[in-house]
Amino acid sequence: MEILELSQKSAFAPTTIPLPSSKSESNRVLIIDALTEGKNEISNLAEARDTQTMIRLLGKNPPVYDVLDAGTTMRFLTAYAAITNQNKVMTGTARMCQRPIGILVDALREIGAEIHYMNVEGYPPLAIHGLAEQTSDKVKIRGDVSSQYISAMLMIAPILPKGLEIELEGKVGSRTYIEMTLELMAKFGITYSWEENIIKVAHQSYQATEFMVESDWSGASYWFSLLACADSGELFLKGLKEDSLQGDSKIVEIMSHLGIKSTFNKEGVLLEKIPVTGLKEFDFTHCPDLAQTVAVTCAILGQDAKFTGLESLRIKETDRIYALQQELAKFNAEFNEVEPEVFQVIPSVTMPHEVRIHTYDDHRMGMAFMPLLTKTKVLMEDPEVVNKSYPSFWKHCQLAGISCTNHES
Ligand SMILES: O=C(O)C1=C[C@@H](OP(=O)(O)O)[C@@H](O)[C@H](O)C1
Ligand SMILES: C=C(OP(=O)(O)O)C(=O)O
Repeated sequence: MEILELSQKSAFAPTTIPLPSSKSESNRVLIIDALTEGKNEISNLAEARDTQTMIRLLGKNPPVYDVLDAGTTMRFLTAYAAITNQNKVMTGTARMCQRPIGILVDALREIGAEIHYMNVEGYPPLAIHGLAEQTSDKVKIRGDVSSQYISAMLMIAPILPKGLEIELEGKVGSRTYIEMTLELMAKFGITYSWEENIIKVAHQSYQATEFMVESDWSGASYWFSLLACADSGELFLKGLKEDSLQGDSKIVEIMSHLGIKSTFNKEGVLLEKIPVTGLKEFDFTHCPDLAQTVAVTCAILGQDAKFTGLESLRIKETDRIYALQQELAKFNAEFNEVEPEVFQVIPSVTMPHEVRIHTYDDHRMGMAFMPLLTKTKVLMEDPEVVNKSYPSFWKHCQLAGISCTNHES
């Protein structure tokens, strides 16, 4: 197995981190582009494997869409293949075939798509046989499993001859991602209404436009964490906007309690250290991808904190709750479920002189535990796991003066 050794470092000279582009924005814009009449001018698409996979599959249009481990690519392309009336097999990694998709398949079947499960009911792989005729213009979708099903349906809604009305049922998680989808659709000329739990999109055409993808706020979060855990330093994160389409820009507010001041200018955001004021409770319902970053930060900083809104973490790239519990324990921190769906970080009191982190095929495990190098030597297993969203992550660590050495073991 490949291991990356990260040597201990806790002071960071001012450095600019170029940051990759957002894979969430990129993957939406690529679907919208494929559905647009006319030619869009899209720039700054993400280097993320999830986005490169989407580009490749849309470009080559093979009979089997193998999305690897990309959730958005799986969900968005499933709806796209149906609306464009294609015969397609949708598949991915073993883990992807354990991530549920039944809610999206039911919604697509409701509007007339023919889709069959090839193995286990409710999970990929799927055989799609297109959508010859729209049989309904209304669907109900529960909102507490994954917002990606809702985003997938929304992006195809304008193309449906009768448009679409979506009734969101129950608690809605990752709401900021649904908002991102609708705001992006609006930038490409689509009008919609969202009142209470009903979103309505009439039949209409996407208008060709120019769009530049913003830098990735989820990827930015690891740099906030690094500086929060460091003794001193300053980092400039390029290409981020204060008024972002991405809900993970919430990291600015979260980190303002964990010792980071953010100052925006037109190029990006400057991070500086300020005293930790501490916050006892964090809710990740609408920013689940930040949970690992903040859990590790609290554990390292000695902040005992409660976390809620983690329900979706068990069905992501890995069971992120289990993975956090296992890896935090390696430096004597804990992540305990103290009440149903309420987790408490018990920070580390003693730090081993080196910690080997297992990454569970989850890019965010690798990136979230990187800031541990402010306290001890870190041995990161399977460092290429970061390629899913941030292939240049370790290169950017080197820019920040972190020494990274590859080993086999
Ligand atoms: O729509 C998106 O781009 C995403 C939505 C979120 O998933 P869920 O809606 O499944 O929480 C998030 O975790 C994922 O990384 C990206
Ligand atoms: C959950 C994630 O991605 P996806 O669901 O698109 O695989 C993620 O990037 O953290």
